[in-house]
Amino acid sequence: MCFESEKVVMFVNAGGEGSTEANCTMSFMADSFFQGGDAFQTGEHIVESGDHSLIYQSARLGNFCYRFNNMLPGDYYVDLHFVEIINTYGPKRMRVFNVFMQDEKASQLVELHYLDYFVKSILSDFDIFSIVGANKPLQLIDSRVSVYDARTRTRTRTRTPKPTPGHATCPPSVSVKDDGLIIIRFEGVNGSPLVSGICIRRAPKFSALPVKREHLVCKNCAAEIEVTSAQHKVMQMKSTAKYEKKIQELSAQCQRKSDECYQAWMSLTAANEQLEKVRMELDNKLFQTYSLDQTVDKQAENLRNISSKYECDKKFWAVAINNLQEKIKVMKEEHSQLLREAHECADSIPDLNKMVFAVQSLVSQCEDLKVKYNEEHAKRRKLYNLVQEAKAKDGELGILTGGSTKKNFKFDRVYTPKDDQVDVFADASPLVISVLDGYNVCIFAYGQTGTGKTFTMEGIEQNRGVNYRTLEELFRVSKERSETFSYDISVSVLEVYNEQIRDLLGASPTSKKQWRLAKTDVQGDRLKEAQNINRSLSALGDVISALATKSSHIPYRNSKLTHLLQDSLGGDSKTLMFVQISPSEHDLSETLSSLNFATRARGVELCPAKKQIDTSELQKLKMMLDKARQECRTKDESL
Ligand SMILES: Nc1ncnc2c1ncn2[C@@H]1O[C@H](COP(=O)(O)OP(=O)(O)OP(=O)(O)O)[C@@H](O)[C@H]1O
Repeated sequence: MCFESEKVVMFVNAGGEGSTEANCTMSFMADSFFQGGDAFQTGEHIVESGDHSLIYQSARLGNFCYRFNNMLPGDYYVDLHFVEIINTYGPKRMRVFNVFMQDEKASQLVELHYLDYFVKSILSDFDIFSIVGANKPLQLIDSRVSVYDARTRTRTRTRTPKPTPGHATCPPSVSVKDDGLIIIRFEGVNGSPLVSGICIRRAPKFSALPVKREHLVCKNCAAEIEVTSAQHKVMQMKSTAKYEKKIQELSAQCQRKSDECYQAWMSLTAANEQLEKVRMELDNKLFQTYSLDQTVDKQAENLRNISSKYECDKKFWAVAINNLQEKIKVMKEEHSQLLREAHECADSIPDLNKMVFAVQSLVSQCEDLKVKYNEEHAKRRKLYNLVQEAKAKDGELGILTGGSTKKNFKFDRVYTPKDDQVDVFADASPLVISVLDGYNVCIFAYGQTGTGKTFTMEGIEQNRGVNYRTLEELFRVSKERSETFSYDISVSVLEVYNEQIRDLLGASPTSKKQWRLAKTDVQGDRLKEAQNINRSLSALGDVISALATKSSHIPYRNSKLTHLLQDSLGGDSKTLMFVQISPSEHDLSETLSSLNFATRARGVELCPAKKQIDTSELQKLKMMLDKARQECRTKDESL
């Protein structure tokens, strides 16, 4: 026999596009001739993809078939190219399928009793992953197919296909019909079949060598034996019958083996399934055991913790019980001691009653003494006032008014240059005690400018005047009386300027400054200032005159000064006036004026001073002070 050289008729890139290999040795057709299935493509790297790496990036998937028509009569090789590009992690038997070639034609030929000559399936139970794994090509080459020419009706021959790499059972496939068709059908057993490439090559033709029918060659001796054509025909029939019988036997044997294999496979599958179930159960049990172990460990740990805590608590409570027992013992002793003392107390109750009676009588005595003390105290204050009045009858002052004319003035006390601040305050201090006894007291200085009013009242830092000494005396006496009396002492410093009252302690530093500027910067205001001073002094003089003449109306409201001093001038108050005069001859008229004023003032007979138990006077003063503060605030705001 001889063969024609093989030639590629077409190479279909299943599921992919048409292309040509880089070295131009092979051109691939775009996927065509198929019926059914879907195209699938991948970007995965295909290992060991050999010469035709392009075709393994795609596949046709599903139950499908390829029908190549218009093929020229003759023999063809069909190569199938597979690769598992979908179930890349397996497992095995996820994709199992059969491939049939020309089976359609074969089924048609069944009626013609030619079935013996055709084997439909070229691949059965084909599992790519089981053979080569994922992303690795599997080629089935040289499936020989013949296309029958209707005119010659020559029966084709087949060749067993060989798969590379790995193995695949590939019985020969052949089809005889005059339609020029090659049919390749893919059918799934488990999952969907897939194919990546189909290559159809022209197979060399079998050429029948001329055999002389009348001459046969002996197998043993190679001698040529001449037979008649009838004999030859009989021999051929015998031989055919013999082979047919043998084929039948082998077919039956093959069928039995296939059945046995199938049974074995099925039982193996069942056993595997059973094994898998058992394995899963075992895994579950192991997991449960592991969980139980962990739970037991945790509980053991908890138990240990609880035990140790219990031991600690036990010790703690033992100590606590001991302590309590000790305490109970001590308390019992104390209890018995208290019982003894209670008995003693009960025994001493009569004595105690006597003592209570004695204390009560002492308390009533004390109350009597208190009443007597208050009476005595009131008497003492009266006597004190009388002593003060009796003291004030000493001073006499003579003023030369011109030539030998002399005018005499009488005052309670006349101070000479020898008398210092201590001497002056010695006469004022009894009034301080009167303040603490509850009287309204007014001490003021009067006199010509520059004669020493400020010196007398304020003094200098090294030699304090009446104001400071009065405060010292107030605090000293209130401290002395602290066991019997409690005093609240508050101080207000007010300025009466241009008929306006100003609270010097309450005003802010800024407004004080503005106030001073307002007073000094404006020249025209000097006159107004002098007029107001005169008005205040005049009003003070009028008040004193009215008091001296016991007038029914005392004009306190004529000036802010007299208004402010209303509660301290006259009525039930005690008033002390210092008059300062100048020793200079030039100031004579001013001196005489001051002394006359003082004489008038001295003539004022005030009512016997009354103790100011009623606080209404104080309330009035407070109200005036508040009013003055309000005026100051308004002034500040307007400035
Ligand atoms: N008894 C005194 N001993 C020593 N210095 C005195 C005495 N009296 C007044 N002076 C001094 O005389 C000066 C004037 O006295 P002072 O300022 O007290 O007078 P004034 O009557 O308050 O004056 P004005 O009415 O103008 O305010 C001051 O320097 C003061 O220290």
